[in-house]
Amino acid sequence: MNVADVIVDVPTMQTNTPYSYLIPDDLKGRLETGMRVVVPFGNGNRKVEGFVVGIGNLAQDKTTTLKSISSIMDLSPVLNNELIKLSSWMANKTYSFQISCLLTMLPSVMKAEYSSTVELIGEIDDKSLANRFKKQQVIPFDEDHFSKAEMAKLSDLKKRNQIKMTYHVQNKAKPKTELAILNQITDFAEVTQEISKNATAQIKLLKLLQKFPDQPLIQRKIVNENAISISAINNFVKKGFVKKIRVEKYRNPYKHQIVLNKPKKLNSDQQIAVNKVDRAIAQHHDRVFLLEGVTGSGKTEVYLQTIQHAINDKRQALMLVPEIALTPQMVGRVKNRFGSQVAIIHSGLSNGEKYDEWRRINQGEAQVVVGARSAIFAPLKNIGLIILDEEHDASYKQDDNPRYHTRDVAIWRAAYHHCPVILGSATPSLESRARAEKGVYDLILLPNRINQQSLPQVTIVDMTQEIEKHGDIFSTELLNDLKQTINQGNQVVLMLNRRGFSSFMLCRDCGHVLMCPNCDISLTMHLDSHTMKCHYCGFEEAIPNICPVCHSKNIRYFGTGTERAAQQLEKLIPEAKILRMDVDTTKRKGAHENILRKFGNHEANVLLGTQMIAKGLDFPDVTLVGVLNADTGLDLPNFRASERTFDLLTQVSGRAGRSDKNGKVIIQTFNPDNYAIKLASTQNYEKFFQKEMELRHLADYAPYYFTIKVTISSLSEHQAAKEAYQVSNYLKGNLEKDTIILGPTPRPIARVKSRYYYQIIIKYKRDQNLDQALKHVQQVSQKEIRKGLRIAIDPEPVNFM
Ligand SMILES: Nc1ncnc2c1ncn2[C@@H]1O[C@H](COP(=O)(O)OP(=O)(O)OP(=O)(O)O)[C@@H](O)[C@H]1O
Ligand SMILES: [Zn+2]
Ligand SMILES: [Zn+2]
Repeated sequence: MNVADVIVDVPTMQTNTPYSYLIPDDLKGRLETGMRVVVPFGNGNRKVEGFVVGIGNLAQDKTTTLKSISSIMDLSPVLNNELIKLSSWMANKTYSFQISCLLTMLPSVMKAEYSSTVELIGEIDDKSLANRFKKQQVIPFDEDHFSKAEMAKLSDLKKRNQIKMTYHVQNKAKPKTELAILNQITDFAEVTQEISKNATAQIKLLKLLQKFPDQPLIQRKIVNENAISISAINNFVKKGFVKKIRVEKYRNPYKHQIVLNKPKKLNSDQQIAVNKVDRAIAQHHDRVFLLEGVTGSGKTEVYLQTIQHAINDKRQALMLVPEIALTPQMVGRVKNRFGSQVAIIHSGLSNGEKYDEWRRINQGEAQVVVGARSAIFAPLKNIGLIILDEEHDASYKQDDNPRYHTRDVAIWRAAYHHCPVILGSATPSLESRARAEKGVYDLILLPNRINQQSLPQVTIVDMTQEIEKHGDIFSTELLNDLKQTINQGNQVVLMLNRRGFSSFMLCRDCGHVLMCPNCDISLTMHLDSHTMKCHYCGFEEAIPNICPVCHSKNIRYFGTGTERAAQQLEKLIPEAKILRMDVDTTKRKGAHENILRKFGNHEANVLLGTQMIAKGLDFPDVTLVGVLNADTGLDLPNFRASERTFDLLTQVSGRAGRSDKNGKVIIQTFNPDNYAIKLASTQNYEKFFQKEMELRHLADYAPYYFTIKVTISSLSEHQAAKEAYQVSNYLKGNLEKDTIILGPTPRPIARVKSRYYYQIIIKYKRDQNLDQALKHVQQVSQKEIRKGLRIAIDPEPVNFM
């Protein structure tokens, strides 16, 4: 065991072939696959990070030219064999580099620039090491502080759990702390004598201390909740009754919510679904189930009960949910069932919290993991069930390197662990549904809502007839229903669809539209900051009063933001109490949760938001759902535009009438005859599926064809175009005749952050040459990076902008 295979991180010279490095004597027997190491690279012997993906033997004469590993970055592996295998499969499948796959699997705290420290947690024999830790309890783990021999010893100690290693992120904020007091009184009777009967605050404080003599009490809480003054506290400090200390603030954002909740008695459709999945769990069968259940049919309960079976079987469960559906409500439902066995990974957590959760999972302390896309890489070691809720959701596809689809990774991991997968949705992706049709997946239906509640009644309002009557946002019908619903004490969910080019500043005299100087996209107005912003590059400028081209004052904003909609609604219906939910109001940590809690408590009767509110919400008193503009997604240059619109409208409609009250939905549109809108209004997924499949067949799109997008970009438009033609000529010359190659064409948004983008679309059914040709393009792309060219290969793209 003298040689390690290492995948190195060299951005401009990537390759999927590992480099061999000699294992220095002090690391022999200690180095393990899955650890990160520092190795010299290239002629200058620059130090780079790498992952050990294999350890083996080479004959002496073969190793003379090899360089040695410089040092280790971890004392135990950070990736197990499964994840290393997965990274290699993923790199191959997504035409990316294995290093980017490996890095994607780790929490960002381990990706960022970081340092690590070691600390002794046991007695050790080694005197000199022990002495060093006596002088300095926590020591940075690097070559400046330890010799190689010492580092090797530390790695042995780590195996025997005598060392604690901690990773630190540079510039990371320190854990938050706050003031608390700690009781110092031993004889309460004596102290009670001492205090004057009139000092009520002091008496209160004393009673509080007597009740909790051994735990720190948060000063802020004492003051706010017990109405005890700071001066009373300070008085106690002076007398030595209490001591002030600082305590760490709560790290677990959901802890306080746990109220254990028992499994519900299943209805017969749910029972059938659970039985099928259970059998696969018990038989260790890597079957893929497509759970197609209308909104409010109780899919979540099916997930929870099958997860329970995996746990009973001494295995673990992984549940994926789209980021915006990962609401506190959803998290609460899982936590309330499985308590502290659950780990949550989502973007609302701080890097530190994410790292904590990852570590808990890695150490086998979590049996259930719930999270958005990246949670698919959770280092669970014995998976018994994987669930993808809302499996059709576009956020499951990563738009950046490595461009993987979570569904594919889920199915790969399930095959590895011999366990089933549930793909759940009210509106499955056409790809998944077509696979179920063919018998590749097992289709399970939940055709009815819980309690035989009917699906909400949907009305389509033709906005071409309505415009300018009440401003331009609310139709008469929606306004009437809004008033009625509010007066009945029920609640309303209003969705403003923000997809597409729906808003811009336009000069009515010369037609000038205010554009971003760096991107080919119009600027959007933000009232909170009084600026025009670019959503692609962050450019920002003051809202203009006159047209920058013709200096006319006739410059006006077109389009609707949630702010403007809320303002108009307040004017039209003064009794509407509105909560707004969009990117602006949910930026702050916990804001999302706050808005939903207030809505749940009836502190407002209208929840007005963007697509964010379409998924996963389960509020019993919502009886009306309004879609203010159903159209904005329809005309996007994307063959999935109708599917997305259908999904979104079906999902949001499903928020109405979920408990024992009937629901109603109003969809406002300028395209009342569009088939996606019409079929969504009857929630007729089956019919939509057939119709859309016909259209895809005619146009040679998924699921009949596979699609690959190749994007070429550069700061120079000429260079991007030239390279795009070269790539497309190469592909045309090397791919099979049946394969369709579209382009190159400038991307719909041709310029972003000053880079020009060209794209080529490849459509194919089977092409033996494809893999090799694209691998060639991938290698070329590495050479061109130095010239400022970038080539991205995106299999099954979801975004064409
Ligand atoms: N067997 C059952 N008995 C009683 N109530 C149930 C049962 N199963 C689910 N419910 C309740 O019915 C409501 C709807 O269920 P759930 O949210 O799981 O549906 P869903 O199919 O996931 O919906 P959506 O796709 O719209 O998010 C929830 O409030 C849930 O607690
Ligand atoms: Zn003008
Ligand atoms: Zn921009």
